Amino acid sequence: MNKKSSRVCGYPLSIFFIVVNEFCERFSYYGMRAVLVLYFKYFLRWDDDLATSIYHTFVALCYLTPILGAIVADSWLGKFKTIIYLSIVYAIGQVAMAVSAIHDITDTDRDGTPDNMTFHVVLSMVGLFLIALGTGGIKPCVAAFGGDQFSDHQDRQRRTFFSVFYLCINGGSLLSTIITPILRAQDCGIHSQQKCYSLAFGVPAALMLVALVVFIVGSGMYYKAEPQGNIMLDVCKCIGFAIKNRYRHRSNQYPKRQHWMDWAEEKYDKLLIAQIKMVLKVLFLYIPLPMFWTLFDQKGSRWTLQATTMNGYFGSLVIQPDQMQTVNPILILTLVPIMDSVIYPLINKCGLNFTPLKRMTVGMLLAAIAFVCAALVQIEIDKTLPTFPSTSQSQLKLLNMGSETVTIKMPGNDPLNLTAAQVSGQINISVGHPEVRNTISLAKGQRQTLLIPLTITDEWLMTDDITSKPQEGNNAIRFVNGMKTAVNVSIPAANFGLIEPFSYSNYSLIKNGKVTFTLWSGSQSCEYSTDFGFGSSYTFFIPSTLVFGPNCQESITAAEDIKPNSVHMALQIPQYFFITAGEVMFSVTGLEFSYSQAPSNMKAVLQAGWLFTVAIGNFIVLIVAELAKLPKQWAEYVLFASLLVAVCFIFSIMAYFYTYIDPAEIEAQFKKNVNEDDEDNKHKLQKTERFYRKLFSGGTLKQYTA
Ligand SMILES: CC(C)C[C@H](NC(=O)[C@H](C)N)C(=O)N[C@@H](C)C(=O)O
Repeated sequence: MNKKSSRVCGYPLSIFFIVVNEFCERFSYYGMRAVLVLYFKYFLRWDDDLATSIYHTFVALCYLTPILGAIVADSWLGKFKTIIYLSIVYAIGQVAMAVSAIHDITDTDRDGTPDNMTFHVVLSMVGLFLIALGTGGIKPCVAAFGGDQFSDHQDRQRRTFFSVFYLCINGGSLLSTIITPILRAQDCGIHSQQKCYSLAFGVPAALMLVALVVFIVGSGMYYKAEPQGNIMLDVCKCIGFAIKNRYRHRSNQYPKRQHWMDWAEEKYDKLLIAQIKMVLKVLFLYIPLPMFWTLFDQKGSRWTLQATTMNGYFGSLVIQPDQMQTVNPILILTLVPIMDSVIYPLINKCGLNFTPLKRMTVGMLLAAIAFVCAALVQIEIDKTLPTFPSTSQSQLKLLNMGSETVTIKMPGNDPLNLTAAQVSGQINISVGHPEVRNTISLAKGQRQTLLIPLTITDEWLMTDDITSKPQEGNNAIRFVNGMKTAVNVSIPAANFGLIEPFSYSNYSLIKNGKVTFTLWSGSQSCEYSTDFGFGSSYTFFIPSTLVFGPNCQESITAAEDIKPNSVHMALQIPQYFFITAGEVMFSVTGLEFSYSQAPSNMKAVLQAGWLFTVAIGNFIVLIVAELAKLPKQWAEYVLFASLLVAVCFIFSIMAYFYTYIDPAEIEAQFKKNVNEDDEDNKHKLQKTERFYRKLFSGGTLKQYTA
């Protein structure tokens, strides 16, 4: 093996390009993924459930395609070419996503919303498919390709490389989850303004191109191992043969064998069969694992949607809902060293044998606790959400535009919440002294405001009010003009237009922060300033008594139609803490366990199996959410937490019966036995060794997690 690339401090220079490539690729992937669910909800106008479903289908695809990538790399193109070709596919996918988010392409009426949504949906789905193919396909190649750059005696350097590699994954994720939410929160557009999802996808696309270029630049320095044949295919063939052979010999006349895999002995080497048995033992243990990922990956979907209903003010800093995902890589970078250097050694000192499987069990429990925290936060949020009328109810608000007190008498005791029976007819409202009787009709499923005029004998006016929380943390604002003259209201970002006397404006969406409204009547003006949070709705009433002057702060009445989000986003930190502590215990330990228990030539098979559990976990989100259809989000969180606790219980029983092995020792034993055997067996050993040499690549992966 010639691995003589230039060296810096004992490290091959080539790994610099691989590490930078990984950083840019992870930036690209996590940056795009951070804003994805909000793109579905606010750009493509999908509801929460559809957005969550497509998000998890995409993540599942990303973790299914590694099997494809491993097969292509091992049996056809080799790792280097596979990384190049699939990175191109990946970059095209990212560019397609960025283009799909340019609303101007189909916004023919220039109102800021796309007119041909099909175009945007189709292009983004094609983009996501290409990204899943690219990111998943290169996944099993990049780390192993990095490991390949080291010679056999460079164990220490290889270990350092994989630590840096892991830091790059989380460093890329950390930076991108800070940056892309800021980009998507900007307004941009050619003819009309929209949230800048195109830039939020465009920057990850650019980073993927950088990743590709960096990888190509290093081309001359890499050690490129030839494709060695696909071990996964060989394993499948051997298992297939064992099953077929067992079926052929199902009659009682054939003596039973110790293990069903022993039925492959007629055709396959005993060592290979023993190795497959080891792999199957670990794969069996994997069966309950997808449930962990089911909860883990909801950070990017349900939890981000939850954050949109929360208050993101951290002092003077405003945190976007999708930026909360940053907490995960920050905690990873903090917790991994703490766990390794403090917690685990302390547990050891206490004489407790905290085995990998026990750590994974605790990791699962921590994820379940995270979801209980999410449920508690949701309950708090639900308390602050307005109760909108159902389809059989109406809600009414009254606004006295006059300067005198009016006494309102309404039938029934609860004028603002009317049930179907009360709504079906006309509601009579009597106003006393002088008594005026008026009949108004309430619209089902609507919130309305009745504007009682200055002179109550004049015509009464009904307005339709907003019936859902304003989206993307905006505030829905309107003005009611109670003056006898028309008033123009404006702010730099919006113009409410000329509001006629005894009339009202449409709602305008306004961002959080301090806003100063300027009111004009003829040549007179005054200013009204107020602070907005997230997701509120207000009706500002301009009374007939308003005196124009330098300010009209005291005269204008603000009626709160929808409260601003009041539950603070910081309340999500405990759930992020528990899920990330769970990730460290479960994911980091799980990888290490998989590699330590896998035979030397089948580490890649177990890597693919491990990633496959992530894919299944994401499919489970779809299935459970679809089947359960719980009306309350907190109940869905509790359901997921309970499912994980149940699965964790099963896993702990399976783990209890699992006996740890040392694959290297077993393999050595096999070789020793064969050595002591006859010539025929020696021949078999030579075949096995050739097989080993042909497929050797796993040692590098072992170091990855060591
Ligand atoms: C544990 C996750 C499924 C994968 C891992 N993610 C993290 O470390 C986050 C940022 N804390 C990750 O991205 N792994 C790489 C190897 C990958 O999936 O390509």
